[in-house]
Amino acid sequence: MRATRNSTTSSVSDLRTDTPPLTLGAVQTGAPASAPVSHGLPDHDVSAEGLTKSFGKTQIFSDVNFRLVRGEAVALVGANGTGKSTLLRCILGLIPIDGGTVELLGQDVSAAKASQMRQLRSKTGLVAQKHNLVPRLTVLSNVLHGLLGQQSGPRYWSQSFAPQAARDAALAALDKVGLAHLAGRRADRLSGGQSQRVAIARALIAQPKLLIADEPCASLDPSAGEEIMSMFFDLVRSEGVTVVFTSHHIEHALTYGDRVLGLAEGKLKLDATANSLAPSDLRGLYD
Ligand SMILES: Nc1ncnc2c1ncn2[C@@H]1O[C@H](COP(=O)(O)OP(=O)(O)OP(=O)(O)O)[C@@H](O)[C@H]1O
Repeated sequence: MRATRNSTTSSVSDLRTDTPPLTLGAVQTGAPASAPVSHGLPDHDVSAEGLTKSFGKTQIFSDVNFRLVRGEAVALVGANGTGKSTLLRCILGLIPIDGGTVELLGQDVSAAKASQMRQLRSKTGLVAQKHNLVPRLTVLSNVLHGLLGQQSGPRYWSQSFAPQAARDAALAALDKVGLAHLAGRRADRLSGGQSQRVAIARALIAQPKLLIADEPCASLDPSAGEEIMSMFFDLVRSEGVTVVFTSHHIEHALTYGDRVLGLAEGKLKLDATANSLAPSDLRGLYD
C-alpha cells in the first residue's frame, strides 16, 4: 500500500465545467517524445498520439495522447461508457481507430500486417472481467490455451498431448497463482476467484510484455477481489510486465497504479502519478 498521498493536485470534481483538464501534460510521467532509446528499442510499450475513435456518428474520444513506460502499472478510470474498454481495444488493435496513431511494443498498430499483429498479440495478454475459461476443459488445459498465440495446433493446448515443457510451464503458472493442486479439475467446478486466478495464469504463461486487465475483479465479491488484485499486481511487478487496468474502485486505481489516466467527456482529462492524487481527486471522474 502506498503510505501517503499528497493531495495538492487540483480536484477533478469540476470536470463537468469548462475548466481546463486537470493535470494533462503537467504531471505526465510517460516518456517524452524525444526520450532516449535503449538497445535500439523504445522505452515505452504503448503510445497513443491524437487517438480518436467513433462508433458510427458517435465520437467516443478524440485527441488522446499518452505514453506507457515499460514496467509501469497504469490505471485507466472514468465513468461507465466513457470509452475505457474501447481505448483498450484500440491499444490492442482489436478495433480500427479513426484518427491518430497507436504504437504497441514499437509497432504502429494501424500499419501492422496480419503476421505482425499475431506477433504483437503473442506478447500481450488480456485479463477480462469475465474469465472466459473453457468450462469442460481442465484447469491445466485452460492455462495451456495461453500459449495459442505462440504455438499452433491443438497439441499445444490439450492437456494430454501438450509437450512436457508446455505442461511444466502451465503448472508453474498455476503454482504462481496458488492453484497447482487444482490442475486436473474441470474449469466449471471452480469458484469465481479461482477461475480468475486461472485466467491470470493463462495470461502469464506466455510471458507477455504488456497485460491489459479490464476490471479484473468486477465479478468477484469484495474480499475475493482484493485477494485477486493483490496477487495479480505482486506477480506482474515481480515479472516486470507493463499493465494497463481499468477499475471502478478509486482505491484500487490509487493503490495498484503507478499512474492514473482518466477519461471524461471524450477526452483524456487526467494523467498523473498515483502518489500525487487523493481519492477526492478522482471522484469527479466516476460521476
Ligand atoms: N462495437 C460498438 N458499437 C457501437 N457502440 C459501441 C461499441 N462498443 C462500445 N460502444 C459504445 O461506446 C461507448 C464506450 O463504451 P466502453 O465499453 O468503451 O465504455 P467503458 O468506459 O469501458 O464502460 P464501462 O465502465 O461501463 O465498462 C458506450 O457508449 C458504448 O455503448
